[in-house]
Amino acid sequence: MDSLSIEITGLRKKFGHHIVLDGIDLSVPSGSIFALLGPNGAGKTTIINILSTLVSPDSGTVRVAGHDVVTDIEGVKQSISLTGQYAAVDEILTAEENLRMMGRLSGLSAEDARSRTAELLEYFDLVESAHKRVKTFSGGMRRRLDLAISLVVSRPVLFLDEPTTGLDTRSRRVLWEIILKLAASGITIFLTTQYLEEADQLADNIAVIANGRVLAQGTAEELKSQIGGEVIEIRNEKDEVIHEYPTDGSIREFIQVLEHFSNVEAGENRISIRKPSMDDVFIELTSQNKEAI
Ligand SMILES: Nc1ncnc2c1ncn2[C@@H]1O[C@H](COP(=O)(O)OP(=O)(O)OP(=O)(O)O)[C@@H](O)[C@H]1O
Repeated sequence: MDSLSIEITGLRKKFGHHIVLDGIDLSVPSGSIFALLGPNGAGKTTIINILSTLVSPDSGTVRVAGHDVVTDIEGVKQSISLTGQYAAVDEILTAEENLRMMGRLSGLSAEDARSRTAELLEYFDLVESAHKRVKTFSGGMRRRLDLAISLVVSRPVLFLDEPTTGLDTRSRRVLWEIILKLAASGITIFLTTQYLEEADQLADNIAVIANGRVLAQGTAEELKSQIGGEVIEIRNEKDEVIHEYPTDGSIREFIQVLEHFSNVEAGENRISIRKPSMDDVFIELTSQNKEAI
């Protein structure tokens, strides 16, 4: 069996009377990418904060790289890198200056900070922008720099809280490539995301949480097959989806759907069958737990 970099058992946390986590069990094999999904306020950031020792759990066991987050805070801190929702870079400095400063603050010698900076600028495709002030950077460049800064000192577990929120499609894909490359180098990645496609594309394992509990956990394929079936999709002439019907894929159900449309209503609309997407999984799971949203 794979070794586990993250093991969460029976995790509970409340703020005042508000129960945010109500018995969470999750495990993440070393060197894999894990995506945590859930509606706004489901407790994703709270889980990352507990895993990174910023918030303490009320009960349960939480271990990161074998270190307990309550009894071995230093061991956990030595094992993790954290990139938050908001870029933690100094805008007045250049990319290179930011990286070197973080290297020095992390205890590297001047020489080591310089060589690590050069490596990271190369890795994150920031060489050409190395001497530009960060305030002139695009959102995608800033996010790459933020990630680079969190990796100045190489650690086995990386937390990414909504790493691509607000980025355009191209910048998001560049970041996905980097995340996949980091995982291939052996780093365990635990990320939260609002983009279901992101989880689908990147993650080896996905968990959906709501209402303080894990609603489902598995590979993207496992989650999709759990909700079963396929979807009949009707699109208009602008290629917008106007109707969706869950189906078992049989001709009988196909005909039933077609019978809904008269010749006039059918117009230029087109019909197709597709496999369920992560959106379908998310909607299905969270609508069964509506009180969570
Ligand atoms: N320090 C705190 N004190 C009180 N309530 C808190 C605190 N931190 C989080 N909460 C509450 O806990 C709940 C979960 O918050 P959390 O930020 O973990 O959710 P999330 O899933 O990351 O949400 P989002 O997707 O919106 O970022 C929210 O209702 C939030 O208001």
